[in-house]
Amino acid sequence: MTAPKAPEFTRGALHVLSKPAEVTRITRALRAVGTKIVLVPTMGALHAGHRELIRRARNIPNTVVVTSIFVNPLQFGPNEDLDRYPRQLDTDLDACREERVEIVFTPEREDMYPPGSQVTVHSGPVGDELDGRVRKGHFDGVLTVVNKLFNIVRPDFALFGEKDYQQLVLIKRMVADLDMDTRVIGVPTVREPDGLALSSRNVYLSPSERESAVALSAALSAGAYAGRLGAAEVIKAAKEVLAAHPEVVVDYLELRAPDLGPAPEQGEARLLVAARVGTTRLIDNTGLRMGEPPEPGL
Ligand SMILES: Nc1ncnc2c1ncn2[C@@H]1O[C@H](COP(=O)(O)OP(=O)(O)OP(=O)(O)O)[C@@H](O)[C@H]1O
Ligand SMILES: CC(C)(CO)[C@@H](O)C(=O)[O-]
Ligand code: BAL
Repeated sequence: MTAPKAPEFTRGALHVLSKPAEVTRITRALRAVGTKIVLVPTMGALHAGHRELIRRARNIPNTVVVTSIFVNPLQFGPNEDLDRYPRQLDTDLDACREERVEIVFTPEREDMYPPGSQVTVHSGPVGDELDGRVRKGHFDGVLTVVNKLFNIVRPDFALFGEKDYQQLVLIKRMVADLDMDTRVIGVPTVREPDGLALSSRNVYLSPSERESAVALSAALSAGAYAGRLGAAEVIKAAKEVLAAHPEVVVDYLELRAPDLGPAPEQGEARLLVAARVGTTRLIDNTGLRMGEPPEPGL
């Protein structure tokens, strides 16, 4: 039997690959000639937030950008939106071409989880808090697929959005705890002009829900502004904004340290919110400084 022919790789062209072994072989060959590999994992339905990740990936010198598009079933609970999650591969490939991505990895479910696969990553205590309290097992699913993607692609760098802040913290934790050889880079959240964080799930919102959804980012801004007054004032200010939108059903509003430990009284902190607007669940967060005295002269 003759071995399957190796797919050609042409610098500057878009290669759409679905088989993990093909991706591993090409990225290994590129690394062997000194090229760095940058991975941008996504679930598709690409928007300006994803494009920002890709642009930052491309700006790292001497790299080939790999974007993965895979709606990972392992991170969806039984009552979540796995079946109706937006899928638009052709449009996504156009976006990747425009952003000069060179490899798009689009595996099928069976490529990632062939029959018999059963070992997963456990995300630890932080994975059971915040979003993990509502989405049981979600972060085990995220870390398992990210671990697999890292093993397939062996990226030197991987970029993730701060919009999914708990996910970013847990991926950094996994890389440190499991001695993985990839540098994880967080990218600030890209927003609509009114503050709403871009998210693939925003397409689910009706026009009136879209108006209500701005309450999340508005609450975070109000909370961040109150940082120097202390934790209680941060939460109070954010809650006041949310209370004006009873149609926005809050899952959690929490002030934490940047590593998601207990909130500090001074210095950097993170304010995180999750809420349902109609049937759509949205998340958002912001960095803030706690307990800073007012600037001199103010
Ligand atoms: N507004 C945004 N700004 C920056 N990065 C983002 C933004 N939205 C998503 N990302 C990042 O893009 C990557 C892929 O995310 P994903 O494909 O799940 O998109 P999403 O818009 O977050 O979708 P969902 O609506 O399902 O949460 C993640 O690292 C995520 O944090
Ligand atoms: C990181 C990720 C691609 C893993 O499926 C997903 O959780 C996402 O899109 O944020
Ligand atoms: N953007 C995080 C992926 C998820 O919500 O499942």
